[in-house]
Amino acid sequence: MDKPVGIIMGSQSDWPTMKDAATILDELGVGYEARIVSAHRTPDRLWDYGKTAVERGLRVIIAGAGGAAHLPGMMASKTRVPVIGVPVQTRALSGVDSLYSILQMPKGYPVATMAIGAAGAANAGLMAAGILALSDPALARRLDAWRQALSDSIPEEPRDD
Ligand SMILES: Nc1c(C(=O)O)ncn1[C@@H]1O[C@H](COP(=O)(O)O)[C@@H](O)[C@H]1O
Repeated sequence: MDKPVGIIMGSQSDWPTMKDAATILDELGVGYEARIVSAHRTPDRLWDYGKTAVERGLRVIIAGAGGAAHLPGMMASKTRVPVIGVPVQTRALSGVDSLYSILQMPKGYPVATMAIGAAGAANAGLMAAGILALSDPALARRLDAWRQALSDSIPEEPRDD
């Protein structure tokens, strides 16, 4: 299977959050690779990853990080492959630190920033699938079916638990 999506994260500790992006891509039959890449701790790895992203066939990068979350923005500065940022929740500041670090990019180097935490990671998977579906009719049908199934699962009336 092709791997058009790169899921990168600043630390192993981000994986419990970022695997929700991977789960969505699995459900939709989208190939991906998952890697630990840190702007702070492994800057050479980040550099190589960004430099080779286009030639390796990556079409979307999902980048998750917490705290001083520079990874998504630095990756966006290194490659024109669209970067979707996921702010990982932190203990000290609840992920608002991650959110602001990812969101406030200077003009010229955008990062499409999702919500904090696992829901943001899942939405990053859906966003990546939506981008790829623009040029992949079979994936577009799978994504439409996924969305319909979610909609169908929502009850009309609330129940007493
Ligand atoms: N924000 C970054 C970057 C980066 O942006 O390059 N590299 C690691 N980190 C973050 O540090 C947090 C704590 O990491 P550890 O749990 O390894 O101490 C993680 O959420 C990671 O994303």
